[in-house]
Amino acid sequence: MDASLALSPLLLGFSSNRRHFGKLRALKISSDFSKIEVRNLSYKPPGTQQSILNEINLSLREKRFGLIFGRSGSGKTTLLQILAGLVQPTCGSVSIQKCGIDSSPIEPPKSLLPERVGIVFQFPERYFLADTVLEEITFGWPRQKSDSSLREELALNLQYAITSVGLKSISLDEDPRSLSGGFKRRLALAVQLVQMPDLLLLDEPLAGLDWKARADVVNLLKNIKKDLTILVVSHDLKELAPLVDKSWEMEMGGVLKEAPVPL
Ligand SMILES: Nc1ncnc2c1ncn2[C@@H]1O[C@H](COP(=O)(O)OP(=O)(O)OP(=O)(O)O)[C@@H](O)[C@H]1O
Repeated sequence: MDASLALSPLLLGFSSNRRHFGKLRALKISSDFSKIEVRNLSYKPPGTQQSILNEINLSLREKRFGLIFGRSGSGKTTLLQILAGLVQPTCGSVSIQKCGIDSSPIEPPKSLLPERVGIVFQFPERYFLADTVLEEITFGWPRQKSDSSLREELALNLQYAITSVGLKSISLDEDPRSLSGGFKRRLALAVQLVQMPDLLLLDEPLAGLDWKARADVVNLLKNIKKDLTILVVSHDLKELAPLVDKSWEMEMGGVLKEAPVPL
């Protein structure tokens, strides 16, 4: 089935227990911009003595590509989980701030809502749930009658998501598990793109892929970056470096410092 044919059944509804969706935004052209701001964020898991993250501060402008690198166990994935709203920080804030053309704030910062953040975990294909590509993309869509306008917006974004990740050449009836490694990653990205999140988080997006699929994913991230704000955690610095607008090193002990990508 092709994406345009898929639109009408989508409006009828699908099962909706994966996650909730907030109101979607259309792509906009404006001199105003938003930035994601993380302020003094710390995290100490319940029942432990030591903080994993310590006084993290970062700021990333809309439609920019941020990269966090650092040694294993330094706290990078934990930070992504907090930004996605999956883990509550011990203290600190994550907000979205609207700015004018001179970069000064034009309204008070708002909390970044978890439903406006997309996250693609490491090896996302391990979490595929549906039997077809189309069902995988639409799995968590709301199905209540009252959600019809939201569903309509999601359906309108579907074509964009499928085209952006280069899934147009495959059938939407295909079993996700039968796809190649690179196409599985594309599908995982499409699931998030369809929501047009304010922030897209990617944990090791190139891990486990062969050289061709890695190059393909880098190219499609370059494309997606034109529309979305992306924050990536990765050890694959050389391949991602050309996309990076801002980078930070997570030091052991969960201390984040802005730093150039070491090549
Ligand atoms: N809930 C928890 N309770 C106790 N320790 C935790 C908890 N969650 C994570 N940790 C520990 O915090 C540290 C940071 O883990 P995290 O997975 O965020 O690191 P990372 O930088 O992403 O590592 P990698 O690059 O290997 O993925 C690790 O030592 C981990 O064992």
